[in-house]
Amino acid sequence: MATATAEDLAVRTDDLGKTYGDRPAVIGLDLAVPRGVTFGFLGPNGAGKTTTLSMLCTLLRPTAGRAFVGGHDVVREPHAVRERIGLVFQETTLDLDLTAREALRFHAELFGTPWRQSRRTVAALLELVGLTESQGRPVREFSGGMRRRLEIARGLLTAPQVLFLDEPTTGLDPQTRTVIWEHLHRLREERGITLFLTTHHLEEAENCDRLAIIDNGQIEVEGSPAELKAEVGDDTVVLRTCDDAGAALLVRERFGVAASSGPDGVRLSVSDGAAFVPKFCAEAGIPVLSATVTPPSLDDVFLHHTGRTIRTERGGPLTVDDVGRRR
Ligand SMILES: Nc1ncnc2c1ncn2[C@@H]1O[C@H](COP(=O)(O)OP(=O)(O)OP(=O)(O)O)[C@@H](O)[C@H]1O
Repeated sequence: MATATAEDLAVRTDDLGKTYGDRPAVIGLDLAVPRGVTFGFLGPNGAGKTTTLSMLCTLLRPTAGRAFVGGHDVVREPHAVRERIGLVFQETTLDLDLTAREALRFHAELFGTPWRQSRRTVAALLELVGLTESQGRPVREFSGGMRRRLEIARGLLTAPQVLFLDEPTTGLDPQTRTVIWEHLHRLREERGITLFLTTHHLEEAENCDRLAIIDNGQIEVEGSPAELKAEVGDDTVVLRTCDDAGAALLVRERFGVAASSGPDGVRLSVSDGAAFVPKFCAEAGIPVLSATVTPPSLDDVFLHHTGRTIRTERGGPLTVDDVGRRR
């Protein structure tokens, strides 16, 4: 059970659960998300991220526990919750025939915003997401990144306290992801709102102040990206030498560190890989052809807590390019 009161927090859940038929999708979720942070819900496909987000946005009724957004109960006070949130869906829901400005004006009207005010709001939001220049063009002509920025602007029309984003940069190329994140960071700084996003991209997760790793409907661990990586601990060192089997033996006997020799070389884990490598080179007497030191990544954190590596939609493990290896 979270200790802060629901009113102090942007999002709080107490033992929240959702079962589809007899199949549990989210189990015993306890979350306490402070106001004004970027909170990431990181997990593989089918982990329960969208189900959680849908419950928090009042689109899906929980089958167990309670959830509060901005201090309001999502089941008992759905209108109060809806007044305080914005939502950016995973799939695009834009009318492609409208211009960017028309799309926002149309939605502002749906929300009942007076015409004069809506003109000002829409202009400010287009500016915020860098679409002022393109506001008169039909959405059909927009790139994936521009469409996503427009959807983010649309999610902000009601001046929400919490903006929920379901996989905000999935399907976008790495450069476009970076641009979207520049806008999200700016949005956070300028408006101080809480961003609550789901993702299975490690690169995206690195942008969050706090992360909860979810797998099979349950939270495995929660903390800042730096805390989570520090907890996992050691650097991985891979050495290629002229005699890998002999080098592995030396690492074990002289340095007291477990090491295995495989097709990619000698692999070992130490707390400070950058200090270990020169020491090994000086003492080994075996020529070292190459050495790679890799600090723990969020994928290592995921592996550590779930025993599996997080996977992309393509079904394979994330590559270094996917991960971006940002630390
Ligand atoms: N309407 C539904 N009816 C039955 N089962 C569902 C329904 N929606 C989701 N599920 C199941 O619940 C589990 C969690 O799904 P959910 O969509 O929340 O995962 P996710 O983490 O958002 O995955 P993704 O990254 O693919 O969107 C999955 O096993 C999924 O098959």
